[in-house]
Amino acid sequence: MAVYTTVSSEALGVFLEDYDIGAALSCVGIAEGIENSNYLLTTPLGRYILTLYERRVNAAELPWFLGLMQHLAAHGLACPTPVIGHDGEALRQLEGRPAALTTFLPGRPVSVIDTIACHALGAGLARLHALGRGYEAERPNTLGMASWAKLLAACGDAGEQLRAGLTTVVSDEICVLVAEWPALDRLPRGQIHADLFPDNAFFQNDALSGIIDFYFACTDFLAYDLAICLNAWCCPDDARPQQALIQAMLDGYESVRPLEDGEWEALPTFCRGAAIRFLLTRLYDWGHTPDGAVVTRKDPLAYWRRLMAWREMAGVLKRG
Ligand SMILES: Nc1ncnc2c1ncn2[C@@H]1O[C@H](COP(=O)(O)OP(=O)(O)O)[C@@H](O)[C@H]1O
Ligand SMILES: N[C@@H](CCOP(=O)(O)O)C(=O)O
Repeated sequence: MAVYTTVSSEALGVFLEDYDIGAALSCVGIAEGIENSNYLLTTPLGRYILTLYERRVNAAELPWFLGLMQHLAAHGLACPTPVIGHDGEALRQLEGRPAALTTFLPGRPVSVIDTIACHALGAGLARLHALGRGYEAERPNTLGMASWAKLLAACGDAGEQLRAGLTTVVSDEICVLVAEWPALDRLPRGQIHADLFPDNAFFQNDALSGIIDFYFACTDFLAYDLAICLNAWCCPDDARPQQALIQAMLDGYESVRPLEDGEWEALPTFCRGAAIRFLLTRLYDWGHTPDGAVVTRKDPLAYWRRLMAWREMAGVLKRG
């Protein structure tokens, strides 16, 4: 559960005076999530998500994230829409933190990841990439390849405590990836979600009904976003990457936006890179989660196993 900041009913009452949605009937901390404090707020007008921004989110970048959600929603993507207050702003302060209200999306994450879900997710990701094209402002990927060596150093000996030799292997792999990573102008770039894990995709009746949690979104290679999803959806934590799930996601993606030759060539590199990126943030969190935070830490070694698997299984990423 992620609730880092408690919201008093007095502070919430004052906060809601800036909107036209009525007073709170209830405001309940949400069990899922890891980065921010989220509450399900119910007022006479309906349900909303109240988010207090906590950890890796840089407050100065919040207008970019909220603007992206607004743009995608306005162009037909089912994603949270920021609620605008009387002053025309979506972003304000609550309990000393930056905070915003967004619309509530119906649906639930899938309980079993199958080829239907992977195909739908692939197609949804490609749609997001296509719709993001009209949002011009760029946000560099602050957790991109250039950040990984520093992040590994910041993890200290957390890696060694989990698995002897991990730090050296990861450090060597980062050097290989830096050498292999495509130049910026070689492949299609645009707005990417960058954290489209199964918990951030809602489904209803086997169809993708919504995408949430845009707070790692940034401007980067589109195929790298696909690699993040291949890691998160097609590789069970306790098993090797699943060919059928991978194929379904790639087919779904290409049903909306066919990949270029260069993107196919880069995909094995991007899959190893995506494994490193989530291994590193999980490792960092392993040693740096604040005392008293109500949050479930995620297993860094699940991404170590993906990294090892991609090193052996690049062949499953070839064009079918
Ligand atoms: N717009 C939304 N509609 C419905 N539920 C939401 C919405 N946004 C967040 N949630 C709920 O809150 C949980 C945590 O949100 P998330 O954005 O993933 O948090 P974090 O940024 O902390 O990881 C989600 O798993 C979901 O249950
Ligand atoms: N998806 C990341 C952690 C970020 O958590 P989320 O709740 O914002 O998706 C991971 O699994 O490491």
